[in-house]
Amino acid sequence: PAQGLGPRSQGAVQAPEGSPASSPPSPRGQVMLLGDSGVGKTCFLIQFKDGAFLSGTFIATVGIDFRNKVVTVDGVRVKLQIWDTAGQERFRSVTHAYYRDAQALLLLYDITNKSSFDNIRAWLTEIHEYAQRDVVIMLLGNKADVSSERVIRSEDGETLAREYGVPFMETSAKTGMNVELAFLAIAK
Ligand SMILES: Nc1nc2c(ncn2[C@@H]2O[C@H](COP(=O)(O)OP(=O)(O)OP(=O)(O)O)[C@@H](O)[C@H]2O)c(=O)[nH]1
Repeated sequence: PAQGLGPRSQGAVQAPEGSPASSPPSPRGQVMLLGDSGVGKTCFLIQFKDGAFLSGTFIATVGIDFRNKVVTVDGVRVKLQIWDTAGQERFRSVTHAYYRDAQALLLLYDITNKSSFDNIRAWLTEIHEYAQRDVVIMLLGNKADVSSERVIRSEDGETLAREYGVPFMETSAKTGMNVELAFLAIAK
């Protein structure tokens, strides 16, 4: 299995001897959100962090932004530092610089937008170029709540994910469907 961000990961901080069992230092994990502009990366992060959905005007991320959240995986607290990247092409050189520090990547497309799905191959090529070799990747088909405008079938996502040997799920940053599950899966 791919190496995760959990307690067994490389670089995980072990509790020093004699420290109270109730408050071991948390291992840390850096997670990056990637995918075309507008697929919902910022909304996905806000839903995970605050349990809220930002509807209305779409404000594209400029460069890169991050938020921290502590999750509990198999009883162990893992501090996630989550980097929200700009999907727009003009910020690519900025975001490339952060790839190598990431231990996990959530790669999103929008199930209502075919080009965001078609671009996943190009994203995976970039990932292989700039990220760590053992980086944990998960493919997410976001906006699963908008079934009326769906153009990418769930099976298409599954097939692509299988081709690259990465796990896959459909999500909704609006309803919160599978948002926490995706972060917990990569934090393992
Ligand atoms: N219905 C629905 N709309 C969503 C969902 N996620 C995001 N949106 C909408 O999609 C638009 C783009 O969302 P963002 O989160 O800003 O997209 P982004 O991927 O961060 O875009 P960049 O910052 O340019 O890379 C916004 O209008 C959101 O309200 C979702 O799961 N369902």
